[in-house]
Amino acid sequence: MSASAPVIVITGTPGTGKSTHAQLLANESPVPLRHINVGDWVKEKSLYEEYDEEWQSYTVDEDKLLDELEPVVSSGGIILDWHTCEIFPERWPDLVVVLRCEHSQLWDRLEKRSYPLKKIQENNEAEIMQVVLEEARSSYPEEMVVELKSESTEDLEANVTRIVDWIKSWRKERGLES
Ligand SMILES: Nc1ncnc2c1ncn2[C@@H]1O[C@H](COP(=O)(O)OP(=O)(O)O)[C@@H](O)[C@H]1O
Repeated sequence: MSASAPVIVITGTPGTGKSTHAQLLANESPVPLRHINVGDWVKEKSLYEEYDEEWQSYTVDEDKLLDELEPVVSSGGIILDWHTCEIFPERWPDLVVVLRCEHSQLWDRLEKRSYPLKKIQENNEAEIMQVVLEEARSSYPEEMVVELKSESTEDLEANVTRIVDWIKSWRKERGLES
């Protein structure tokens, strides 16, 4: 893709800090980045097949979602914030960040969201089994995927600084920044 700003996927189990990272990154990036909270898009644009009351979650219509995202992503300068990444075509992202959080801390964060107990348990197990990390590793080239700890404000700030540095070198490599 010949855009002047990269496409960055920020993924991880719900509660690991994707939106918090995406917002700070959008504020601190040296080039404008549009933060797309994919879960919110699914709801706002009705890109789902049904709402599952029991799990309190939407069954996403993946074809509709990809059709909606494609023209937006193709111009670059996007942060895709979602709890899964494997449906995004390999050509889309320049960087895939997988956030990780120690499971008891994640449990507390999800409890504060008033998730049903089984949804907390399911997400907690997924984090322990590093499901999202494995998905990312099997969907994208190794050098594109970075795993970052998100357990404190210090982690958040260090992670965002690291991604900002990565954006600067991404631009330098393309002759966009001196
Ligand atoms: N690195 C962090 N350190 C401390 N608290 C965090 C961190 N990342 C996220 N949180 C907190 O965890 C909760 C979930 O974060 P959020 O960004 O909404 O997660 P996600 O988008 O992955 O579901 C929020 O209350 C947020 O303030």
